[in-house]
Amino acid sequence: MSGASRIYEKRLGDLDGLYRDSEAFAAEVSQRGADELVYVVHEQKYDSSPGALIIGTSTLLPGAVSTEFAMTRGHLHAVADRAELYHCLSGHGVMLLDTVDGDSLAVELTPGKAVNVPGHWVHRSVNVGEEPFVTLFCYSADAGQDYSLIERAGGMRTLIVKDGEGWSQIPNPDHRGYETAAN
Ligand SMILES: O=P(O)(O)OC[C@H]1O[C@H](O)[C@H](O)[C@@H](O)[C@@H]1O
Ligand SMILES: [Fe+2]
Repeated sequence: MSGASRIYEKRLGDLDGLYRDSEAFAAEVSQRGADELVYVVHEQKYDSSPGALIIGTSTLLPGAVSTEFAMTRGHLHAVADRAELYHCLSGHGVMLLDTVDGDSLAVELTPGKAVNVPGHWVHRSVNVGEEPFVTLFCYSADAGQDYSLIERAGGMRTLIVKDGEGWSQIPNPDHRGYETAAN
C-alpha cells in the first residue's frame, strides 16, 4: 500500500518524568544508557482526511523502573472522540484506560486479544511480560495525540506495578484528577 510511512522511536532518555521514582529512573539511565530503545512504532497512513485510517505496529520492550513496568507516554486523542483498535500480536501487556470523568480500566492483552478503545479515553500500553509486547493498531488519520493532559494530571489514575512474578494495579498517589488538569 502506498502512502507516508513513519518510524517513531522513544528511548530511555526521552522519558524523563514518566515514571514516579525519579531516582530509580536516573539509575536506569546511567546503567542502561539514555539511548536504550524503549518502544518503536511503525505506522502507515495514505491520507490525512477524517475518514482515513492510520495502521501500524507498536513494539514496547520489556523492562521496569523500580516497580513500574515499561510503558508508553500515553495520550488522549487531540480530536478526543476518535477511537482506536489495538490487537495483540505477541507478548503480554496491559492497556491502561482512563476517562476524564473518573472511569478507569486495565485490559490485559495476550496474543489474539484485542481492545476497542472508544473515543474520549486516555490510553497507554504497559509491558508486563518478559518479551516485546507487540500490538497492531488502527485509528483515524485525523486523531492526533494530546500528551499534556496526562502530564498536567500527574500521570494516569492507576499504576501497573510488579507483584511477585506477576503484575497488579494500584492507585497513583500523584494523580491530581483530569478535571483539574483540564482547567
Ligand atoms: O504516542 P505514545 O503514547 O508515545 O505511544 C506510542 C504509540 O502508541 C500507539 O501505538 C499509537 O497508535 C501510536 O499512534 C502512538 O504514537
Ligand atoms: Fe492513540
